Amino acid sequence: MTVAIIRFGGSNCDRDAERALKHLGIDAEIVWHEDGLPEDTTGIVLPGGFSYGDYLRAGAMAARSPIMAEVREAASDGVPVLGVCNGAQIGCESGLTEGAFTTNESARFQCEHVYLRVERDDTPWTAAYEEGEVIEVPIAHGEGRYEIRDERLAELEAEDRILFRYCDANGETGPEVNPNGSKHNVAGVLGDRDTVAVLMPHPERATLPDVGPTDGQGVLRGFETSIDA
Ligand SMILES: NC(=O)CC[C@H](N)C(=O)O
Repeated sequence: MTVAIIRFGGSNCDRDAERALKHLGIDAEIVWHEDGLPEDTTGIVLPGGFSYGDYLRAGAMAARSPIMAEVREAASDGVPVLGVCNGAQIGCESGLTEGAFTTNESARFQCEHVYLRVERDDTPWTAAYEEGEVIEVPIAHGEGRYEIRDERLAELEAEDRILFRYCDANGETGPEVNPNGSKHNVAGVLGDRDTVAVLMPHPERATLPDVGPTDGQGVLRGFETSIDA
């Protein structure tokens, strides 16, 4: 079982993801996007960074790399796919997930720790938590404000496809605990299947005990789920 971490020009969290996954005993390898998906791929990470300098829109160019057609096909076969930060932007730009991550309300790059409320505990990415649990993970982005048409957001909410929301330490959400102005405090969403998820915060940076909180480990443990799930 090998998780492919796809490196685009300008990815910069690929090695963080590799180290975090290996720390959890999950086999992972960095794959240059032009090389295509390896045969034995059992999971895919779209890592954070600034692919193609965030020109045009963050994630827009990486989403058009030919490997993304392979990623979409693997995702529809049930291979778990996790997009983190720039990877979340690439996920939305490539149609793996709905909505868009756009310029923070502050119009600034924000690098801080945030609290997230786990909205579901029955997905591979959140099975390690309880529904309503609050976890602490870092954010580091300039374009993390989740945006989507109100009607479509209502549908996604009705379909239970919101995975994480920004909240305070007690799990309360609202505008005062919304670091980037995301609609309804959305920090992470699911794709068509629960095996596809994107989120702006960085679980891979909250995994190694030597560098701070380890609340992100549970998200990465989603790759331990069988692809038949
Ligand atoms: N850490 C990241 O992946 C950065 C994401 C993105 N390039 C942004 O600033 O919004």
